[in-house]
Amino acid sequence: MSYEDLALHTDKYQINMMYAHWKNETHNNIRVFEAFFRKNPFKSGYAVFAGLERIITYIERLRFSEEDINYLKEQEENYEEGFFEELRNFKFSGELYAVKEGTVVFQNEPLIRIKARVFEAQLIETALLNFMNYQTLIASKASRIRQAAPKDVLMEFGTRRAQEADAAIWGARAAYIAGFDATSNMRAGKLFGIPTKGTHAHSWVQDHDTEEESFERFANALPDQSVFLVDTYDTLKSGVPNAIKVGLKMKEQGKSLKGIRLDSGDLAYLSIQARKMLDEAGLKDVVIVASNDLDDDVIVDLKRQGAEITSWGIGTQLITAADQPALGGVYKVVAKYNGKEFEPTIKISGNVEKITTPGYKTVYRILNKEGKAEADYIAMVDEKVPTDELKLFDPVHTYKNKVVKDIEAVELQQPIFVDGKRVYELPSLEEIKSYHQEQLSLFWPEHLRRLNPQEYYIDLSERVWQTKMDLLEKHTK
Ligand SMILES: Nc1ncnc2c1ncn2[C@@H]1O[C@H](COP(=O)(O)OP(=O)(O)OP(=O)(O)O)[C@@H](O)[C@H]1O
Ligand SMILES: O=P(O)(O)OC[C@H]1O[C@H](OP(=O)(O)OP(=O)(O)O)[C@H](O)[C@@H]1O
Ligand SMILES: O=C(O)c1cccnc1
Ligand SMILES: [Mg+2]
Repeated sequence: MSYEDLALHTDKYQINMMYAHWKNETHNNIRVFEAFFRKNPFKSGYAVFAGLERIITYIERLRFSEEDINYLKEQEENYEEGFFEELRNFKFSGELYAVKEGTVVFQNEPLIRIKARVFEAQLIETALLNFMNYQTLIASKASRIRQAAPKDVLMEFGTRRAQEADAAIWGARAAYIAGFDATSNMRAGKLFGIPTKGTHAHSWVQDHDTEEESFERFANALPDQSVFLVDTYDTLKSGVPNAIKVGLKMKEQGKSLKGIRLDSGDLAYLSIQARKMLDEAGLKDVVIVASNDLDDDVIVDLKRQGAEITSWGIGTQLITAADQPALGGVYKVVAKYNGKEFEPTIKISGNVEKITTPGYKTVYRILNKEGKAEADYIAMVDEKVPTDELKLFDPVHTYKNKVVKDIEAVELQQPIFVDGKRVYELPSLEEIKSYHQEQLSLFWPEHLRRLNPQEYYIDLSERVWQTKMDLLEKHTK
């Protein structure tokens, strides 16, 4: 089985439902599903959408091999041959709309919409959520780290701690989209064109008789990448003085020491002292890099303490999203085609937050005259959004409302597949990264701040709201 052969990268219940639909001859029924998450991660006011590129390539390549089919045969003797024939001919033939990677997104708004034969829509749920949940989570975490250090260099160092190889590379990509500058993972660099950066480890220092010799030899080999790790023995008594000695020698030779890296101890104190020592030696351009279990909270605190660090290597906390290891994105059916029209469908739950919003819908970002985002607005696909005057109301406390005038309604979901054909051209990673920056500029800082952000409104059109109320009433009578 080749690595990218992902047809069976799905939960068994999807295959069971596919079979049961086929057996009941309902497998060609058209359904509309939506993917969304219910709570912004990390107590942030927003998330950064990522994962679409992987979803697109997954769907384009989605075929069942004979090996896959043989495996399924072994698993369940009730499966009939006609089902396997159906799988042999399988390819995605539906419609998929999604927000672009790098979009600033919010809880409870539809991010991906699939209209397809239920046979197809069920199969892809698991993989689609797998990609969206992880990559959106890491991009959102990276965005918090970027906020903690708005002007500094951010390097993703997580591979050794990542939950396996896919997480390392797709996480590196997600971090880059949301504002990181580089990754240490060379494969992510090669695959996605992310700039790569690296220093050296303690082992390099330990491999030489003296620390000074290790720095000197490293500088001779790689003068343009000379960042010396100074904490192997004693940062201020040995590491920094040795780095200065070698840095001055390099200067005489017309080369320049790029930086030093601190990887233990009190990073505030050590960086302040090291900065003084470097400056006094005339090495003002030498950058201080820090690493060691860093996180956005730690970075904010180090800055408060006056740390002289302008470059950060961040591994474990970012790549494992340690403070929230999963984004709870879900995939829910919202409409059924009855041969004539799409009938909205609802999932009721005792937990009010889990009640779905029914209907074949899309989502708009409502921009005011100044180009700032006022709210996101969920409407049925065939609704027109009035741009001269639009009434927005809180879907729970409907008496809370406001009228916005002369707005622009930007549809966030783009057509990606139509009738099974890709109609979306994949943007370059640089385009995604700069689109993300534009996205951030649409919002007032109140919604973006790391601590206790002001909630951004996700509103429903009157028609969507009424549809939800009608179905709620119908099913709870
Ligand atoms: N001045 C500081 N204020 C707040 N947090 C800091 C400060 N300096 C370092 N830290 C953070 O505190 C934690 C210290 O972790 P730990 O005690 O494991 O490291 P260490 O003993 O310094 O180094 P190591 O065990 O890697 O040799 C790290 O997450 C580090 O980033
Ligand atoms: O701390 P992270 O954010 O995950 O960043 C990556 C870490 O990986 C490296 O060393 P490693 O942790 O492997 O060894 P060390 O703890 O002995 O430095 C590096 O020195 C960082 O400390
Ligand atoms: O380049 C580095 O310093 C680096 C890379 C990965 C993990 N730790 C450190
Ligand atoms: Mg460490």
